[in-house]
Amino acid sequence: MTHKPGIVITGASGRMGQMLIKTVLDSDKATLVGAVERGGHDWVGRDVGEAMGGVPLGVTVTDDALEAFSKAQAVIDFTAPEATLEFAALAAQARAVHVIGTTGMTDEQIAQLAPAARHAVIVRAGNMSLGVNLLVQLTKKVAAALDEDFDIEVIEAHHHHKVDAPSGTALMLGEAAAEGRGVKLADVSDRGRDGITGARKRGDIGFTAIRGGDIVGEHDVLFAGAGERIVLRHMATDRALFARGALKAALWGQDKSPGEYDMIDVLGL
Ligand SMILES: NC(=O)c1ccc[n+]([C@@H]2O[C@H](COP(=O)([O-])OP(=O)(O)OC[C@H]3O[C@@H](n4cnc5c(N)ncnc54)[C@H](O)[C@@H]3O)[C@@H](O)[C@H]2O)c1
Ligand SMILES: O=C(O)C1=N[C@H](C(=O)O)CCC1
Repeated sequence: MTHKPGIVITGASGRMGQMLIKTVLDSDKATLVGAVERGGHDWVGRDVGEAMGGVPLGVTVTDDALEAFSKAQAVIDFTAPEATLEFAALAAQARAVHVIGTTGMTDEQIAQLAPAARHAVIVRAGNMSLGVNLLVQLTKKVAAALDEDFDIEVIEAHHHHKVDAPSGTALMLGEAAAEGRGVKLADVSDRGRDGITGARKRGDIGFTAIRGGDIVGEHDVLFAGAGERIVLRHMATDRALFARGALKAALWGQDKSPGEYDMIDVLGL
């Protein structure tokens, strides 16, 4: 029998945490060996299966991340920026693959992952789905083919609990559009228009964030020209999509050298 990598899920009680636990349990390629929550959370000390309203799974939710990671081959982490930075150092110490789905990290926080990536594999992406990563590649191609006569706008919509904007996916799409155009996103990014903004600046890449209800995640990249518009669209209707991608990344990372990777690497796009 081949060895199944042991997986720890951080943020176990979260929307993605619970989806990731179900995805690992449903997989015949990996085993759930740990579940981590923040100190003081009422799931800590409980069996994770029972806490999720099901049967006991023999895995107790812990706030001791290093202890949990030391038994694992991979950590799948969809939590919050500060927590993810802490987990990166601990996953590196345990030599476990660290799959990061957390969004809303600043450029400075992303740079702080580098020391951990010298010791362990880190796969980080603002969106783990095949469809969005294909859309990233398409966006790059379309942006490279069109000149600044086409205004680029990224429009995203998510559920009302989401705390960061623009979404990680919108930023991936914006980066891809900027790369296609041969410019730096930071130089052309236009976020949060309000009031007398003045006319749109040629070459800018605009972002709009919609928040409402239970929208899982929707992204449009609009190329608006004179007399015509092109819209590239992805619509996620089920969070399982992201969890499946994250598990794929955790398995893919098992035989890779330490370093920072993304889903384009995992999916070979
Ligand atoms: N990359 C992707 O494909 C993708 C997909 C969906 C969501 N996300 C991102 O994943 C993150 C989580 O999303 P969510 O909807 O599950 O949020 P959520 O609020 O439902 O869950 C976050 C969980 O993290 C836990 N947490 C926070 N700090 C912690 C700590 N120090 N230790 C342990 N646990 C801690 C919280 O208690 C909570 O259970 C967000 O950044 C979101 O944008 C990414
Ligand atoms: O629910 C969320 O939060 C999501 N976050 C990611 C993002 O910021 O793009 C991916 C889609 C869902």
